[in-house]
Amino acid sequence: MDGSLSSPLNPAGSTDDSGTVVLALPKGRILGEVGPLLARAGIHPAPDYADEDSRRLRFETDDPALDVVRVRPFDVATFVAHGAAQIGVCGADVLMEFDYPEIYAPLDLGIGRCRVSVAEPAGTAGADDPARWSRVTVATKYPNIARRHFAARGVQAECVHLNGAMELAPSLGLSRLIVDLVQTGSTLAANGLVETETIAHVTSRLIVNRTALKTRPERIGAWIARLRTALASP
Ligand SMILES: Nc1ncnc2c1ncn2[C@@H]1O[C@H](COP(=O)(O)OP(=O)(O)OP(=O)(O)O)[C@@H](O)[C@H]1O
Ligand SMILES: O=P(O)(O)OC[C@H]1O[C@H](OP(=O)(O)OP(=O)(O)O)[C@H](O)[C@@H]1O
Repeated sequence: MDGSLSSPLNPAGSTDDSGTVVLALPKGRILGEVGPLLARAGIHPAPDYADEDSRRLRFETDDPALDVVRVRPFDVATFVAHGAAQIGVCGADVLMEFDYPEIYAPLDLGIGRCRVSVAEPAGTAGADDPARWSRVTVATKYPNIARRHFAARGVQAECVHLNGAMELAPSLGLSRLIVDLVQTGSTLAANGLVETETIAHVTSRLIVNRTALKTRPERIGAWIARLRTALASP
């Protein structure tokens, strides 16, 4: 990523005028798992932060120096990388895909457990030797992860970028393989696919804007410490 993250749009990853620290949380499945951890860390956002029907996007907490914003999971990393939010909660899958140098991920939160995997139709799995492919078509929300994975063995991945329903792609002729998240495997099974390789195991991480941590070490460091303590407590 270029140096534009810390300047000139948002010098030093600064906050809004009030100096409030902004915590970016992903809407969707992770939000429910984050709630108890926040409570253990003594962070109590306005109750409607967890109500996905609420049209509000920014929520105050019981600490006037901390606000929560609720954004799409991939966008948490973008907000934090640009210093628009100073801390956030983000899946390791998103960090792997974008590899933002401005993001520091000090804590594994142990939630949102799943894996990034390669899958293909049960009927073709094992039909030929992937080591002999020179190229392969892949439908995925993770083109960088997919390309890196196949490039490491000399195979060129031609990626079709989808935002969801990857599992449909092979049967509709869009790709031979998919690279997607798998947890129970039920989505793959329901669509006639089998997992052929695990690329990475995934959990959600606490992420921090590096510049914000450098310029406001006490404030940001204190939030990291509180979340670390909360993780260690039952
Ligand atoms: N099946 C799963 N089991 C456990 N964790 C998952 C699973 N699917 C996704 N995750 C984790 O949760 C994060 C958010 O996934 P989620 O499915 O809520 O977002 P999404 O629906 O892809 O987002 P968007 O609304 O932007 O399309 C992922 O980045 C990943 O870290
Ligand atoms: O192995 P499983 O337990 O079946 O979970 C895997 C599914 O979960 C995720 O989708 P999600 O439910 O978030 O839907 P979306 O990608 O369409 O948002 C992922 O993209 C898979 O489709």
